[in-house]
Amino acid sequence: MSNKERVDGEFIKPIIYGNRAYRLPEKLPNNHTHRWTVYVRSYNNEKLSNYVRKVQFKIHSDYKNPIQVVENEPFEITETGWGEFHVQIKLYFIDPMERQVLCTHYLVLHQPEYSDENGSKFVMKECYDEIIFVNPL
Ligand SMILES: O=C(Nc1ccc(C(=O)N2CC(c3nccs3)C2)s1)[C@@H]1CCCN1
Repeated sequence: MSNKERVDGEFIKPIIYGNRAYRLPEKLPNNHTHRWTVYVRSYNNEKLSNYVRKVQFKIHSDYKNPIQVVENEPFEITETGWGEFHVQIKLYFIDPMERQVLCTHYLVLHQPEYSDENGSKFVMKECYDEIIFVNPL
């Protein structure tokens, strides 16, 4: 149990969660056409791991490891696939009194499309949200 004193007040932690996807140069033998990364990160420069203990990603049950837990930054998972589906992202906090936060993200592979600094095309979809801590540690 933490011996830290709690701080009175409300503290807002802005986060971003979403995915990036890249079309594979060639379809894989298992018909996978894209490589994608699903992630959750801080909206500002604060380290998410200052208050997040681990993140659980739940992807489609067809995957060999449909539930993946990440305990260190970056809080992300990367897989290959051929389609779009809902991903469940559950944040667990260092403060044992804090309940988990559940985010749901619809994985995108086809749009909206962007170009990176090398001119490579990728697809990205992100969502902004805020975690509000009341009288945190
Ligand atoms: O696409 C969709 N659902 C999908 C579920 C799983 C997908 C996928 O990409 N993969 C499963 C994984 C494996 N392949 C081989 C062994 S496990 C690669 S796609 C729906 C259908 C209509 C709209 N979206």
